[in-house]
Amino acid sequence: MSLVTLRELLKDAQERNYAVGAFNTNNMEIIQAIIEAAEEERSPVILQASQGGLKYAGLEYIVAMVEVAAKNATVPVALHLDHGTSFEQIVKCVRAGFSSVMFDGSKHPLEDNIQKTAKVIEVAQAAGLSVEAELGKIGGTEDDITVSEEDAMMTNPEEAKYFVEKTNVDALAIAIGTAHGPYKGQPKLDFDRLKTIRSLVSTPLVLHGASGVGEDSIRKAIELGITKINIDTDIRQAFTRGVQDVTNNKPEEFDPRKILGPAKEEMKEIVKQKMRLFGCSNKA
Ligand SMILES: O=C(CO)COP(=O)(O)O
Ligand SMILES: O=C[C@H](O)COP(=O)(O)O
Ligand SMILES: [Zn+2]
Ligand SMILES: [Zn+2]
Repeated sequence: MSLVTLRELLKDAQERNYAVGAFNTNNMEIIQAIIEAAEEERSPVILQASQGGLKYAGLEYIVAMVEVAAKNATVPVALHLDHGTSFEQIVKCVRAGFSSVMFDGSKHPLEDNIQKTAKVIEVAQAAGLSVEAELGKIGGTEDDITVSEEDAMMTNPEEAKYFVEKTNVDALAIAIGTAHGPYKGQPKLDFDRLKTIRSLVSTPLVLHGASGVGEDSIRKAIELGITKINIDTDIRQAFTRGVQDVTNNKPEEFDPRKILGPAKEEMKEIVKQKMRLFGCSNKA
């Protein structure tokens, strides 16, 4: 199957009240783990790469591997740029064959964010891609920039309404208390804020920083209108567990296939669990 757009995937998710998992990837084993999990769960899936991920693996490698995965898949697959902040990088992704991009303008004042997002939408939607934007600052680290808890700023519902009216964006990432990276304790999500945003905005809503968020909170967020959920840290930790299991127990092992293979299985299991939790299993 050829790549699909966010708009196509999230429209069905809204209609059937589930969320689609968006999983970050930086290499072949992570791509394979995610795609195999999607096939076994009969789940639509979003594979996403950040600017740092593209820098590490190479844009052409990521596109080529995901295109091969999508071609052989029997479930719908989207390839999405995560937290794009550079217009040039976004244009490169559009040209390279991505089916969706995020423009992360959350660090700009509202009107600047709107204007920059509109510029990305003009280029990306003209090429048939979907665009995700962000309003409100999510804590944690993205692109090596760390946003402290006090600087993280929850999304203002009225601003969200104004933003989507001005931009007609395909998906909106909102800040309701999550943060990128591992949590020290259980994050407390502002569900009242999510409910108010949902009452004002019909655009599909995106939850970043979802690794480590409790299952009940995830279910409630989906119930209240979240339809794309981003997972990176849980995959990184599964990868590391898999590698360390081998290197700690079989220090003599030097065949990368015997070290990365178990890591792939660990990641696949985590992704399958997330798909069941998000309700996207059996929705392909
Ligand atoms: O938001 C994310 C990617 O954009 C991932 O968040 P986590 O670090 O919680 O996995
Ligand atoms: O934004 C957070 C994602 O997990 C991507 O992180 P990264 O920029 O380290 O690749
Ligand atoms: Zn951001
Ligand atoms: Zn994110």
